[in-house]
Amino acid sequence: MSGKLLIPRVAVIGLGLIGCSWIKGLRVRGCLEEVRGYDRNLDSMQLALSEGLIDAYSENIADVVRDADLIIISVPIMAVKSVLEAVRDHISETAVLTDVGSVKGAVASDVAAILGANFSRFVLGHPIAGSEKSGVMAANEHLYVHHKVIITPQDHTDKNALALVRSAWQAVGADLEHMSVDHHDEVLAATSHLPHLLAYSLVDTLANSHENKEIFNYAAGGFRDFTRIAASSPVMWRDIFAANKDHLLKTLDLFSHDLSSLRAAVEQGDATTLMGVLTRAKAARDHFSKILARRAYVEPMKTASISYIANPGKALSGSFRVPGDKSISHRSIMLGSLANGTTEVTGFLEGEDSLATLQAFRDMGVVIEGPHRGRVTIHGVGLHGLQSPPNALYLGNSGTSMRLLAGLMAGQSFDVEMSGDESLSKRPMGRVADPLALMGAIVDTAEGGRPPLKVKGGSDLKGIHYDLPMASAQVKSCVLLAGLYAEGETSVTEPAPTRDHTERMLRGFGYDVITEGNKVTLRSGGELTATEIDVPSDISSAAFFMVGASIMPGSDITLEHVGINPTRVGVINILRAMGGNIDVLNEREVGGEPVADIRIRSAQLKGIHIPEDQVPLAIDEFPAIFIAAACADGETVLTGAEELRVKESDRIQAMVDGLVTLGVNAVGTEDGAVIQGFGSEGSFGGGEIDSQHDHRIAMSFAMASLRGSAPIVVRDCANVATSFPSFVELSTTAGLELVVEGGDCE
Ligand SMILES: O=C(O)C1=C[C@@H](OP(=O)(O)O)[C@@H](O)[C@H](O)C1
Ligand SMILES: C=C(OP(=O)(O)O)C(=O)O
Repeated sequence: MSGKLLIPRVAVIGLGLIGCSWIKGLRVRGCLEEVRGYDRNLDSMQLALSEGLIDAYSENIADVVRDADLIIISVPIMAVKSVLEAVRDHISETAVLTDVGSVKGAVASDVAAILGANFSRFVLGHPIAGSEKSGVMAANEHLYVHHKVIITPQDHTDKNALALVRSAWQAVGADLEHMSVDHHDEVLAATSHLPHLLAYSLVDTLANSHENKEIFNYAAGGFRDFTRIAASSPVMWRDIFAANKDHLLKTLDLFSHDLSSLRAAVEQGDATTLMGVLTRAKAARDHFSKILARRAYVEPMKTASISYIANPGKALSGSFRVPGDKSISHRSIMLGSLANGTTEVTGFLEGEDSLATLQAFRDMGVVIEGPHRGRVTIHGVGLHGLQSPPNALYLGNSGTSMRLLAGLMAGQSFDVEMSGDESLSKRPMGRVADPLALMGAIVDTAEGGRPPLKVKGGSDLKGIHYDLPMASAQVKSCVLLAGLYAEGETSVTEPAPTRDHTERMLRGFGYDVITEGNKVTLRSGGELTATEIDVPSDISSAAFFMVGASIMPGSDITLEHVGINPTRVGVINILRAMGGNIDVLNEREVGGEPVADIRIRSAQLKGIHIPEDQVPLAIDEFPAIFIAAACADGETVLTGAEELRVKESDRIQAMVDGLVTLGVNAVGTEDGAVIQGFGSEGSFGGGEIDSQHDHRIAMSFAMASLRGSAPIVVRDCANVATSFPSFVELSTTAGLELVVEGGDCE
């Protein structure tokens, strides 16, 4: 909107909550010159006048709409037609009309019938801000602030008319969205019309039962919460149900079908089906609550601007535990789901990536309780017990989920499609589709081997031997997991050791896996037996603090219960080679994975040529290691790390660009980078970093602020929630000066 909105003359037909709140909002903000009102009810018109909502009214609707620039029709759906008939011959040539009804198809038909099929100045709208309150006195000028208003423009809708209505909604703080008429009605049938129908129906059933007194006397939160909307206007809802009959019946039939299944489960004491419904529903409702609180990692986060403002910090101190290992958390859900029996997981990472895996298995019929404080209970269905999911599996930002699942899905009897967010949709999947094709699977990718992936069910897989063309634990795991379903033996050799959590965990579930040098082999035909899994803290999350404590003089921290699987300890080896002061204490083994407490004290680091054999062992830690290199004396050279270019972002480019912004001399090479450290006397300059929506880039530059000379602003940090949801809380407790701007990044 350019300039302040001022509409000379507005007519409002129907003086209820919705119309009056819009008018009041526009009035309070000085957007209206003159408002005339009409209502069937004289009292309402008089009240609106005395409240100053309208300047004049008339019992003759023609007088109200004559010469109006904008006519707001805010009457029950079934009354729209008679209003249009009454105003048709009295509106000006330029008047714009709009409505606020909950069903758009019915209003669109009325407009076409009365004003003509090509009438272009009627803009169909629907504010999603209803309330069981009603009438002039309930008018609230803030009702639409941050509330969605759906506009359903048609092909013939006039652009200027649309712009005026949009401006009038934006002026009262609404968030506008466009939809087609039919799509709107389908969505609203499910999200609004069906819940209202059910609320009315439940109250009616209970009120008619002979024990109704008891019910109302003892109705606790459940009855009250579920039925609040049954106090809404019966006329309005009668009209809505009639106007959206077809869509409502469709969604009601679906609901009735599921309700009958639930009834049968209760009758038959089928606890598994009941738990399936209840845990899935709880997960969906929890996710919805997070969306409401703007805390969920959902697609709109692509544009949500959550930034870290990181000021120079203090020496790090304390003894604490970072969240659970992401790689192990993914695998605990996968193998727990495919096991016979119930697997108990503790220390599970409640980050968006591992939750995406968890949701995928729920979608395939596995009953999973939790997570609650890292505890998850998985009711395994056996290797052949998964069910076809109702929709494509959505895997968010998580490469591990998609690549490991590709292997498992190849062995199922049903087709599966897997999709992800913008970042995942750019990552290479040919690396898993190729070996799976060799095993006899049919895996389609989008152009260039990118997601979405479509895996055909019912293929007879054959065991193969596969020479991994790159050091990738995800590809290795994909082939091994497909091998569980393939005839005979499946083996892989890797060019360099990569994380072996899949092999270790399969053994933990009682499955035979043979590792000989760089070759891993398994045979199909075995079974997984449920077990207990204690997920260690993620060394990849710990790495940010290892670097932070190393570069910030005076730091001394201990990170507890960190996984130190030999295939993951590259970051310790590299920092030690640079002169880092790191002690690995209290080494022990937990459920087949080695863990330790790690003490890090600050030390002046020196630049090194990072040994290439350490690259796969520290593959996710390079963004943090780049920060360490910038603080070191002399030059650090990284080679053999081209895989960094196909992670959540091109991590070589993203880190080099960020370092250069902060005044560091760094250049990217095809397979690595060369970084000139500024040494003990130097520091990072201030500046604005584009994290490329990559969690590890965001957290690395947050750590850099410890040695900053001015604030570092890191943009687009929402994705930190994929691997380290408590990062801000833990790092500020340890000594970082970090403020989150534009949302809650936790
Ligand atoms: O198997 C795993 O859990 C992972 C393997 C690595 O990916 P690549 O296999 O692509 O190297 C790593 O970067 C990723 O964060 C997790
Ligand atoms: C590369 C990563 O994860 P993924 O491949 O699972 O997206 C990571 O967490 O750094």
